[in-house]
Amino acid sequence: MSVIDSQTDICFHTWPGDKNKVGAIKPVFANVPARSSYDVVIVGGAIMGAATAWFLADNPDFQGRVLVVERDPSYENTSTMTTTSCMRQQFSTGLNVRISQFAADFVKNLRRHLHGAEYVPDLSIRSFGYMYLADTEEFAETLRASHAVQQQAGAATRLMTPPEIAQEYPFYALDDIVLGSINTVDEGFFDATAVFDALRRASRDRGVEYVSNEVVAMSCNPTGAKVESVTLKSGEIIACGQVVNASGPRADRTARMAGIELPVEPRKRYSWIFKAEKPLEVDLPLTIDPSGLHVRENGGGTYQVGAHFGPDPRVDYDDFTLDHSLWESEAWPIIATRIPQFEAIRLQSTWAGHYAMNTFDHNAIMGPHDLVENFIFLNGFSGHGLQQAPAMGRGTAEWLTYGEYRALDLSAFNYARIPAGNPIMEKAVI
Ligand SMILES: NCCCC(=O)O
Repeated sequence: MSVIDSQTDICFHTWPGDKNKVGAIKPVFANVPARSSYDVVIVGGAIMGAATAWFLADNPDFQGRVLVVERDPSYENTSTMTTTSCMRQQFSTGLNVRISQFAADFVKNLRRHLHGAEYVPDLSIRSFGYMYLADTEEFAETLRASHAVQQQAGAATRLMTPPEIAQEYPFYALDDIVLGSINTVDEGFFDATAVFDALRRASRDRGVEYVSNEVVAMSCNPTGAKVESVTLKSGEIIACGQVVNASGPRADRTARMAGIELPVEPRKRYSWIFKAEKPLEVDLPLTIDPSGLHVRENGGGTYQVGAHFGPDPRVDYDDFTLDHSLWESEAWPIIATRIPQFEAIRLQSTWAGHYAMNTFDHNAIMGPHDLVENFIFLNGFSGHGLQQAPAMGRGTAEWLTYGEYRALDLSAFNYARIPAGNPIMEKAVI
């Protein structure tokens, strides 16, 4: 849910942890599927599951029935609803740049992509950019290498010296900075909740069935090469042609039901929103401080921060506990040092969410398992999944329909690279 501030035209998100929240997505799903058999069962109805469901429903070559099973239709703790809701093209792999370029097109032309549905809002991207700040020559070299990759893929990334940064963004303290990198074309905030709402509604309008339930077990054929059915928490056994693992930070649990080990685990990330006594004169890019903390424009004199500090262990699937000391002891000092104008602020809200961290190479894991051929991965997005959902949903729907990727070759993200020990490392994970 979101509210537009008429002065800034920036959306204020009513995130689950936001004390200012004005509403919540209402659970509107049935609990029990209408049928006992589906061509595709999607485990997880957040942004990845919804995008896949839409692209399947939209494809005239796909004639099957689709069931989406979502364990919590309030989506309160999903990665989809607890993120910073931004997109960027500053990745270290060209494929990830192209994936985000499709996201930008999808968001800006959402109504056209959803064939003119009247309920789809006109959306834009608040392209304040991401500002990566390097405080070492080593990290500057990484930014230069990524810049070359991004340029090759058509991104408008600019490398900036500290004097150039100071000229355009005079509020930063830059004494320790050796290089910056920013792209202000199709990089910044977008209203992901509006996209998510539209995808769910559009897919349901085309016959996709969503249920509020949980897949708790899977049954395979005698050789273990095919998932034959999923068992729901309410006891129903649902036969499936293909099953898609779109279960976010719970992905390894879902994979284990089919006898598959998956290197994806929940990692806790904190978010804060603060109001500045003296807001900046210009939009604050999503600034990635060398400490790893990021802070961005949020509209109306407020700013959103994301970070974790110290060790980064796997956490329990349901662990969203807050450490309220972190704001004063860790986050705010970093922010006020980098942007002295933020020495006078008021904290407005705090929440915790999970990354579905791919511990193998911080990249997506997609497509079929090499042995369990009808088990399709859509996992491991490591904190950049929201912006990847349009391309990944489209690609997964293509795979389910044709057994191949068509619009964009995503086969580099196949599961087989994991047992083969061939990582495609994404260095730009924030
Ligand atoms: N996870 C931080 C914001 C989104 C991104 O990675 O671009």
